[in-house]
Amino acid sequence: MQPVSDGAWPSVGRRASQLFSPSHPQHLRQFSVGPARWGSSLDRSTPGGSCSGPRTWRTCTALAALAWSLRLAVWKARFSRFIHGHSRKTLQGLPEVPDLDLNVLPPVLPQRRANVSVTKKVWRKIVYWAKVRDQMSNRLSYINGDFEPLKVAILGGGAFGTAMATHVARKGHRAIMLLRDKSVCKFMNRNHINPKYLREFKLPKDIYATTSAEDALEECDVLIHAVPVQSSRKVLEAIKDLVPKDVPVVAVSKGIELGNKKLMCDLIPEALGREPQQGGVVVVSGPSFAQEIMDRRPTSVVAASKSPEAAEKVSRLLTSKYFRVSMTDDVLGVEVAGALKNVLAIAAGICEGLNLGTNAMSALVTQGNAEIRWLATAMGARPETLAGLSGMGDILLTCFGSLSRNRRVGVRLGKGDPFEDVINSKQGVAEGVFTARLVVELADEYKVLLPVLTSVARILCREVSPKEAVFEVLALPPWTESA
Ligand SMILES: NC(=O)c1ccc[n+]([C@@H]2O[C@H](COP(=O)([O-])OP(=O)(O)OC[C@H]3O[C@@H](n4cnc5c(N)ncnc54)[C@H](O)[C@@H]3O)[C@@H](O)[C@H]2O)c1
Ligand SMILES: O=P(O)(O)OC[C@H](O)CO
Repeated sequence: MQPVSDGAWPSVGRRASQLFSPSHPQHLRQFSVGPARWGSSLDRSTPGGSCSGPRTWRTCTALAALAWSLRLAVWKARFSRFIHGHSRKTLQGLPEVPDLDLNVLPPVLPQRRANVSVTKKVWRKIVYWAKVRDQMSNRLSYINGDFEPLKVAILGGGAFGTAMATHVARKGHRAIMLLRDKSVCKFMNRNHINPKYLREFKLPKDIYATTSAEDALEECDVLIHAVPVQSSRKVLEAIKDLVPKDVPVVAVSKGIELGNKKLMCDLIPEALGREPQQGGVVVVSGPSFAQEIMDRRPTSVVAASKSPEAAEKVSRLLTSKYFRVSMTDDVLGVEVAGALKNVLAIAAGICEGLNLGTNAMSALVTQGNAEIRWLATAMGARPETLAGLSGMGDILLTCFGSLSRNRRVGVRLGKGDPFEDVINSKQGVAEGVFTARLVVELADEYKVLLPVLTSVARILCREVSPKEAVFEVLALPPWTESA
């Protein structure tokens, strides 16, 4: 190996080989910048400040390397302290994020520290976003009971009216249920149980039931309308002079009025004699079985209104630890989705009753979902609304959830129960039975082809049996996925 000559800068390769060549320590001291600088500390341990001889050189190199690694370790620790301190400062005041139990992750995931820190980091971002969002909207204050109690009147003493009354009363508001039957009111006020619906649940003592519209509506802050769609106009017209003009009306009924094909957002202002634009209607929809609300199971809905103030008021009223309320202004999309999913739930029930299997059920719900989207968007709904809680969310709930009354109607039809018995069943309203007829008219009006939803209407009109309808739909040519 050639020694490096004084004054000439060696190539990296050569210099490296010389660095580790014990036979040329002098050359190394001359050319390598590193050891000369490390010398300050090394010199103290080497008498005379120089390393001479191959063994001494090896010791020098080892000590120098040790010193470097110590220095690197210190820098690494400082850097890590800086990063952690910084992120702690950014997330100051946030609740501590619990460590994830890696054992619950799929075994294919390597249990490496790097993964843990990424999950922690990403979750912290979510927590940070949530905190900023909560502060902006002041949401936590109305979850934690920091609000003025409101007087909330509820129309309709069925399953959903009872669930809504219970929910707002649990939050600390005054809930007044306006019912038709004096004996039911008496029973409810005395025993805190609705004798007709959801009898297994004890109601909060703050719920008061009355047949007096004056008592219920006088100075109420919010009116919740939970009467089946086909009875809604009559009920609202009867009380229109008693409903304060600026009070938001929460519509939870899901359907379309027979005859003039009105949605609740149009029907309510008309029946109350309000201007359509200042109707103050907030449509609350989404996957929400009354029974599960009573059970305090987590529920997410969407509040749709053209009035942001009304939507905000209703969102504050209903939001709780286990009840989430999103907001949108696509009232039409939310209403059409909520009404049409009831028809699809009947189809899903028929599929179940005929025992067609999970393959068929999944294909049916997929097709029905597309048909709802086609019609709703043709009517002016936004596609993203159909993918949201009032669309896909409620379709999943009612097509697969055994608590759905629309689905139960379908199951019984599929099983071959006598038609009249099924339709006249007193097990709560199945809005889809009425909406099915209107869907066909709407499909005709908006020029969309809806094979599954039309078949439900044909079964309900007794044009075909459930089995015939299934084979008719299966015989249709396949439709393109992109449509
Ligand atoms: N039950 C649920 O899980 C649920 C969930 C979300 C939305 N909804 C919707 O809420 C609406 C009501 O459903 P529900 O489950 O409470 O129905 P329900 O069958 O349990 O009760 C209907 C109530 O309306 C009352 N009613 C009917 N006609 C009336 C009239 N002419 N005057 C006064 N009251 C009348 C009945 O007495 C009964 O109290 C429906 O449109 C439904 O789609 C229900
Ligand atoms: O019982 P159903 O079929 O009326 O469905 C109830 C609600 O619409 C669920 O969100």
